[in-house]
Amino acid sequence: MADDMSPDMTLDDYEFPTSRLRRRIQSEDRTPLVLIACGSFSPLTFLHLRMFEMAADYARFNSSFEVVGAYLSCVGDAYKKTGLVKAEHRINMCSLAVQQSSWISVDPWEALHSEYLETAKVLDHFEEEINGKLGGVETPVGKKKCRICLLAGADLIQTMSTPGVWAQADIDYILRNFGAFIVERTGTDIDEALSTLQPWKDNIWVIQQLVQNDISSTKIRLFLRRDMSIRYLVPEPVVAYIEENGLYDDDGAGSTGSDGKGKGKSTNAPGESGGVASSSAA
Ligand SMILES: Nc1ncnc2c1ncn2[C@@H]1O[C@H](COP(=O)(O)OP(=O)(O)OP(=O)(O)O)[C@@H](O)[C@H]1O
Ligand SMILES: NC(=O)c1ccc[n+]([C@@H]2O[C@H](COP(=O)(O)O)[C@@H](O)[C@H]2O)c1
Repeated sequence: MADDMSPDMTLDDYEFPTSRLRRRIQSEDRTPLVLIACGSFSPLTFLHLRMFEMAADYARFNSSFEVVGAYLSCVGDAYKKTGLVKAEHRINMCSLAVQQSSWISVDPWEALHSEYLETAKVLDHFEEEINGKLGGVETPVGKKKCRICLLAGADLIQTMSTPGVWAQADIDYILRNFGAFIVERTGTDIDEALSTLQPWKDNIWVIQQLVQNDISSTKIRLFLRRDMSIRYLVPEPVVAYIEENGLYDDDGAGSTGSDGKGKGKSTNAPGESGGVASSSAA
């Protein structure tokens, strides 16, 4: 079951999603790890999901961590970025996308805030929920605190070297107390991105993309504006959701401050190429 967000949900109704968080590990030696991917997810793509799988493999083969859970945390509506549709839609798309996953959850807490929340505060929230309130996870030698880590693409980490984007205190706080799993990204020089982050290098793990995937939400939005197919680039239920809700139309339907409805113009299946004749059109 996905951890859906109803349109009327407020912080008062909020409960931390735990159904996919593993509460026990078998190994005494490994440190339980929870991965947190923060971002816009407008819309979520297959690469966003692949990041978790890549990180889990990396952790298993190259570290003493054992992944016990993972969360997508969407930025709220106050994050005024181009192409951002309402948080409610982004959370619903993420929830649909993880329906088939046994270990990736969607946490609406960040997006339920009307004000922008810095990533350090979001990670603090996970620390509090998982280690504070739940007390970590069971192991053969008693309860252990989980390591909470940011999971991000190299472009996000590069913004940490861009003046004015992150407060230096936040960078220090995040990389000292939590750490980051970084997925390489085409177009970002990873060495350059990490050059100013050397003081925290022991808390940064770089994951190579063995199958390079240069997909981005920007490209998906561009394809949609051009009425091109996005099928097999984003999960099928997300394709259908975008179509049904008329998201990413030229007129910005579904974006923050608009309430777009389905455009319903295509005779093809949702998200499918308009260049394919429909069987009923003969
Ligand atoms: N192709 C990719 N390779 C590596 N990391 C990626 C890729 N696509 C997204 N990410 C990472 O996923 C996280 C969430 O990203 P975000 O929602 O901004 O997606 P995006 O595709 O970069 O969006 P946009 O195109 O709107 O900027 C970020 O840490 C980002 O670096
Ligand atoms: N100061 C901060 O905490 C800070 C700065 C820039 C980006 N971020 C986060 O990084 C992510 C970036 O997402 P986008 O790549 O979609 O812009 C978001 O989750 C955003 O909140 C945080």
